[in-house]
Amino acid sequence: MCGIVGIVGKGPVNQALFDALTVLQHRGQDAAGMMTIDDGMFHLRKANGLVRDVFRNRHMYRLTGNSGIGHVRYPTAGSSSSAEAQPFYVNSPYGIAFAHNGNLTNAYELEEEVFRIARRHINTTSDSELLLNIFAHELQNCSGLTLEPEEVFKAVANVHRRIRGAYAVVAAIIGNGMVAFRDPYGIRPLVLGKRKTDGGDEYMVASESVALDSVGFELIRDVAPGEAVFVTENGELHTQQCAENPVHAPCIFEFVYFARPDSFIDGISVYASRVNMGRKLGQKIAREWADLDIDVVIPIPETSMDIALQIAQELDVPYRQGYVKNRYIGRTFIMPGQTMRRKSVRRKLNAISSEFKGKNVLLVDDSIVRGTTSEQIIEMARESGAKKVYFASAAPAIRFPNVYGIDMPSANELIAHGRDIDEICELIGADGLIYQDIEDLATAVGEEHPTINRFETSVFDGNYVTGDVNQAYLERIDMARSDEAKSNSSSAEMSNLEMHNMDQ
Ligand SMILES: O=P(O)(O)OC[C@H]1O[C@H](OP(=O)(O)OP(=O)(O)O)[C@H](O)[C@@H]1O
Ligand SMILES: NC(=O)CC[C@H](N)C(=O)O
Ligand SMILES: [Mg+2]
Repeated sequence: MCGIVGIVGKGPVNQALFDALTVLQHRGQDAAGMMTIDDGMFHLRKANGLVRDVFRNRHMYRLTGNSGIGHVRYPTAGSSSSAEAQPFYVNSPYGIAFAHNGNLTNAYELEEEVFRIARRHINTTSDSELLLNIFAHELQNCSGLTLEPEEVFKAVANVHRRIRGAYAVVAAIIGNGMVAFRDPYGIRPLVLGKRKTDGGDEYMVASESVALDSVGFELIRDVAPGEAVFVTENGELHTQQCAENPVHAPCIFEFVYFARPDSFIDGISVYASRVNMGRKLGQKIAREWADLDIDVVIPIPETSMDIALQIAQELDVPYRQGYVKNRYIGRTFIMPGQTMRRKSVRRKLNAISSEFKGKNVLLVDDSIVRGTTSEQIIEMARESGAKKVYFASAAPAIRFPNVYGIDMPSANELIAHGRDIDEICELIGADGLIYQDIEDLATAVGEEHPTINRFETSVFDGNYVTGDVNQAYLERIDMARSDEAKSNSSSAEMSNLEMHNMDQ
């Protein structure tokens, strides 16, 4: 998952982009970047690292201009080299800066096509650089120096025809303005906001509404699946549906784990959906584990806290904070490599033993992916003197790889792949394990919105909403992106040439 943001303002945008990227940090911790436009020139700063480390004062001074875009990266295609940090840039046509959240599912075919048809060179292994070049190639057909809204929308419509997968995109085009669009299934989120100033209206797009809140923009609405937004340099807003058959099926894992609870995605409060998940799962626990004597419900910070509180209420047992989170350690699931993920769990979470001693505890997490967290956290509960340790997951068992921008490329790395619940329970060392049912998860999220009745749920049921994902493709990404493959290719990444970047 990555975070994207773009602003067409009436005054300098560097601070607002920085602030927005900071609140989107939970979507990507590997790299950050910003590109602003001032007087017909782009200014770029991007590097591996957290937002606060990538942008120093000296960079901020040079990121001048009233419009710009930004990105935080969690690599899910290509490599984690700084050369693949975003935004990307192409000089023709016009000069385009580009940031992308999601993953293309036909990148392998596009690589060849981009060179053969468009005569364009891609200097990285990033699917986002490919997508930028396809967008640029489509814009190449526009006739004038100034883009007309219809021309922009036609280019986006052609991009939709050529690419498949998940994409929420923002692009800044020199001399023209900002373009943002979302794939025809709306898999990845994108919101549109506005701020009134004395000089006129300013527009902003971002992955999550929390980014708008943080810089004083008002949420107008979500960008619809397949829709494109074009804000001209002067701040005129144009929007149009550019997909032939848009189907709204947002990624349900955004609600389970990725998004911040204070965000609204597709009109749904992430917080409310998590409370609903807690209610549904609490009811299931009450039904199926009626004979268990649970003394206390303990969340695994941070994402599961709202869910666990609701489960405690449903079960009418105390909710206690049994683990303290070190606020200086980031999210462990989106860290690269299993060694780093494993080490970070104990650095990140520590037990308050009095909450466990002599008790039957119910630990609650939002999801179990590789089982890294649950296994260690259960061990800690036992070391702290728990009598029995039960475990509840607010998401169903994750048994299939993700191809849309969550780094779960390899089925074999998923603890639930090919295993039944008893086997998983034994592996993580729990006395009992219960998962949310998929229908209940869909209801928990869907009941917050009257018209969305479909979600992208492939990690649970293997149904890939874009319809183009087959076993051969899954094997290919497994070979390319499993933890093992990534560790073998890390030396090759070192030689990746970094281009178009501001000095340190
Ligand atoms: O089974 P695993 O492979 O361990 O993955 C699942 C865990 O990872 C996430 O936590 P994370 O530490 O990333 O972030 P959080 O603080 O937002 O909960 C998620 O909330 C689960 O706790
Ligand atoms: N998680 C994402 O959205 C990543 C975007 C893009 N596929 C990359 O790897 O850079
Ligand atoms: Mg967690």
